Amino acid sequence: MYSFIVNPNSRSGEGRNVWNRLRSIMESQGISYQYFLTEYVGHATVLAQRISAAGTPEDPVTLVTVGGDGTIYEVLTGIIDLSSVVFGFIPVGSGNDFCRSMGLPFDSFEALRSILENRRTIFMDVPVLHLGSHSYRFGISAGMGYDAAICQEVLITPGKKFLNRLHMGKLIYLMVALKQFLFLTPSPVTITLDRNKPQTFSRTWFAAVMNQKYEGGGFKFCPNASPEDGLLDVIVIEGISKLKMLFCLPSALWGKHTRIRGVHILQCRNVHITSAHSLPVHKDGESGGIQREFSVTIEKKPLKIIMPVL
Ligand SMILES: Nc1ncnc2c1ncn2[C@@H]1O[C@H](COP(=O)(O)OP(=O)(O)OP(=O)(O)O)[C@@H](O)[C@H]1O
Repeated sequence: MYSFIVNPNSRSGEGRNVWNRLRSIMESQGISYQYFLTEYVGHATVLAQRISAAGTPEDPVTLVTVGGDGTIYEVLTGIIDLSSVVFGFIPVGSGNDFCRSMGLPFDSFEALRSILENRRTIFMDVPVLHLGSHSYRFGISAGMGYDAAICQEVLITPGKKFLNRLHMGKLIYLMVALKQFLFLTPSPVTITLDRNKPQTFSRTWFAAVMNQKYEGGGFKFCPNASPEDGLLDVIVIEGISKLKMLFCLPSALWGKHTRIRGVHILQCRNVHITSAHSLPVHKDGESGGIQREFSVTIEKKPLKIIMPVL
């Protein structure tokens, strides 16, 4: 039996249409499944909690998320015991960094096929973002500064819905990225890796903790990140002029930014990040508010993920 958590609101309502087509495929094949549509922000966490309670390490539940990257962190956060779940993902979002990094199909129907075949699985590290008194698991990345400022503004920009309908969702990210670029002031940020000596970076554009290679809808910020290595990759971009950033960011689409002075890529098992000023924070592209600090650890148990056949 498959349990689906579906965000009908993903890609500005396209999630519902995609789900209806996926359902008819499963009905025609006599697949046994149950599904739950998310009704509000945070609902996927509640649903994942309820569904995962039925699994055990010996007899795990197959929990499939249908939505965008932002639904992943909600579902991961709700799972009670990671070893009681086998996780599948069917993309309907606009960013697709989870699929891009993990090598999962971008096409929803192909993704369903590989989940139903269930012929290959891997174990993925699951990082935990500690923000004030709250903890959130995430699948892709959590960041502070420029990347989070873009995510937060896109979430409240009315144009996103309209452009998503025209399959031009990325345009809104580009417009907001340019606006934030003009107005953002880099801030001093202090990073402590594995409880070692803190390092301070003076004029930091952003610091992101990555479980995957890509964030921001295709930026290969940490080309060597692997969700299977038990490590977090941390990228810090600091001390770079606006003019240099104009070259740095596009080069990150191909992972070529790593040679630029001011781009630092670090690895660790846990990290604490503090900023001199309050800055926007994101978790898998969703808002984590305006914060001065956060830390990230990795869950002891990894999560089994259904992958396509090689
Ligand atoms: N019924 C709903 N109404 C409004 N928002 C919802 C609903 N269900 C889920 N959400 C919220 O939608 C947000 C974004 O969803 P998601 O990331 O899946 O789609 P997306 O933004 O279209 O994709 P991407 O992040 O890849 O661009 C999540 O924070 C989630 O809490």
